[in-house]
Amino acid sequence: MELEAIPGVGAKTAAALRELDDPAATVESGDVAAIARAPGVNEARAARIARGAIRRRHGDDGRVLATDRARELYREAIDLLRERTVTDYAAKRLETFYPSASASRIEEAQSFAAAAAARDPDPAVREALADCAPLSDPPTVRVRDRCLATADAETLARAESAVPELSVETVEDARDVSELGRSYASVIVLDESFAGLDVEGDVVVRPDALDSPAETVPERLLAFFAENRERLEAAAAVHEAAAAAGDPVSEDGPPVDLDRLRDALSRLDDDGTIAGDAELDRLTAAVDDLDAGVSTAASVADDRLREAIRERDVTIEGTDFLSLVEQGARVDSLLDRELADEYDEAVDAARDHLADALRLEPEEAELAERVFGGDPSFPVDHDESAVSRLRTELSAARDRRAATLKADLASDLGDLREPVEALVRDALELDVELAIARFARDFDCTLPEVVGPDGGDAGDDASGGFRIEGGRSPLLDVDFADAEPVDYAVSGATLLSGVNSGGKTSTLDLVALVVVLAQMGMPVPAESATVERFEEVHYYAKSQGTLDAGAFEATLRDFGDLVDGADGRLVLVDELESITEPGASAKIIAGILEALDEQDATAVFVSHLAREISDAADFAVAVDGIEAEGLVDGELRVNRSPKKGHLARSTPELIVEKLADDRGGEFYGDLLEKF
Ligand SMILES: Nc1ncnc2c1ncn2[C@@H]1O[C@H](COP(=O)(O)OP(=O)(O)OP(=O)(O)O)[C@@H](O)[C@H]1O
Repeated sequence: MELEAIPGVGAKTAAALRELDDPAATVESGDVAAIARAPGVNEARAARIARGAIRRRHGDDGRVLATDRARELYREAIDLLRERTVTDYAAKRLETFYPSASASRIEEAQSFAAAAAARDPDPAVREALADCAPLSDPPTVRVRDRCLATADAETLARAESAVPELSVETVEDARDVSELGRSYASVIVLDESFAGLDVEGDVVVRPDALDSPAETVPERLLAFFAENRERLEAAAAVHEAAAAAGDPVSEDGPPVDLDRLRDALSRLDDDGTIAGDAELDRLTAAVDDLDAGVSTAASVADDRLREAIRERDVTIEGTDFLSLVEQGARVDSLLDRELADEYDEAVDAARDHLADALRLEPEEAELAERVFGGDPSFPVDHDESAVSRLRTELSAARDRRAATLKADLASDLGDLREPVEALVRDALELDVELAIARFARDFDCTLPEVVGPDGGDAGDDASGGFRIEGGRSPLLDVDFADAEPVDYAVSGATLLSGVNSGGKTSTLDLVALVVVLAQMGMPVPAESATVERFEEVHYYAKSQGTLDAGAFEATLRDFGDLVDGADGRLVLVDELESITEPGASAKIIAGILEALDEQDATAVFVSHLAREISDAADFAVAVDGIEAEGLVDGELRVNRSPKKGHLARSTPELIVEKLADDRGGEFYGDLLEKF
């Protein structure tokens, strides 16, 4: 796939995406976290790219959200969903759901949402999700005791990019390789031509070394798992919590044996080194404590000897005494002769102490013995070159042990590398699903029917539009529990009249929200809903007061473009009359409605001028009304569901009627008749 063919992906982004392992598949997968691993691509951008790929797959180049208010409604819908996520990942991933005009896209999203809505949002799973995050790639580890060697320039370039952890050295012949063998603990020669090479040290010829980086640099895998330990443990906990709640992440169980994963992780330290191996710990401690061990062992011997000397009467022969006095000889020279046994015992004690302190194995202890036992002296001397040999042996044993363990662990982890990607992705996707499930539960949602422009039973005359039953808007300024259900269906161009504060604006919001959610493939807050698959949703909020001439002209031009546009539009307009004086407004709105009616658009115009607009229109404008059932204690009691074919009485009319009833008299009666 041409990455540049994805809407919103330019040459620079495409280049960044090409750094991914399998760019096309990753972008197509919609896995926002995986896309965000491309350099310089953050999760918000990744969500846009994933959305672009979805659009491309469905040949969906339309823009359903055609006005600012429509876009605002989408943001509010997304926010309601996002508020119900636990992880950042899920919040970003939800952004890949957008209102689409493509039947296949809506179907695809609906089948995801249907499965999601059936999930059980268990609190324990939410808790486990708190530590969940996408896997991350650790910075490249530099391994300094191993190198690659080649005589070929091309192989060198390939090696440098495939295995940036190791130095790649150029060699011409066996002598060069042998020299490398002296500078590095191990050397991997990449050229077949060196096969059969016989040089000293840990030198191997492995022409396939670049194909199996896990073997060549086990450190890479170890660093990856060490870096992601907490994320992996969290993902494992999510899978377990979901299974315990009776709603497993996947029917087939986790993609990884979780015990095996935990066992492997327990063998790994946070810095990517091996943990929990007693022998490696012993060797590491022995190397680290060697100098301290030698010096305490020497003190042990000194103490012994001091004690022995203190308890002995030493007879010094005259010649000895003379050489001590005249030739400046040291008293040590007497040790050998006078205190030989005591000295030997002291040396034995030092050797035992050293072997014990460093927990040396018998063959190592043999080397350690040579540290003490040279010419008798007091304080007891040690042999620095023997210490150094012991250090070399112990370090080599430690490194060998670590290398074997690393290779073993890397081979175990190698099998888990792919499946853990799925383990984490599935846990994070569960968060997306649970957010949809919670949204559906919190707002008593149902999956709507989204029908083709002409094939619908939405609306009254079965020619498209929308039908909402028991719709309750989560966007109201009252608690959702207090939202009164609204039934409303429209096809064609309709005026919506109603008392002040009857809920006209709220009805437009509900319609827009239901349509936007439906075309996102999401459940909608209603008992049932059928909506036409609209190409565009134009929602105009109420303007704040009369517009000046320039702004008025601009608004008219907007509507000029609107009535000139494509089929399959939903147009929601709130009190357009406020843009200019009432008389002119009624004529303008009538004209717009006429044009929209001719195009079979679905339109709801909220207006207080319904009668004037009907009078000004050249066709029979449908008028619906939100009726006040009356005034109770000075408060309007409203039936929130618009009544079809009904011009609702206005608030002033209701008040006049009330006064006429309460007070009687000619004045109020005459006033009432004028309505
Ligand atoms: N379905 C509903 N359930 C509960 N309360 C509602 C509902 N619809 C509207 N309301 C309440 O009525 C108030 C007024 O609603 P809204 O602004 O939609 O009325 P309106 O008819 O557009 O008013 P105006 O004529 O002033 O423009 C809302 O703020 C909300 O508190």
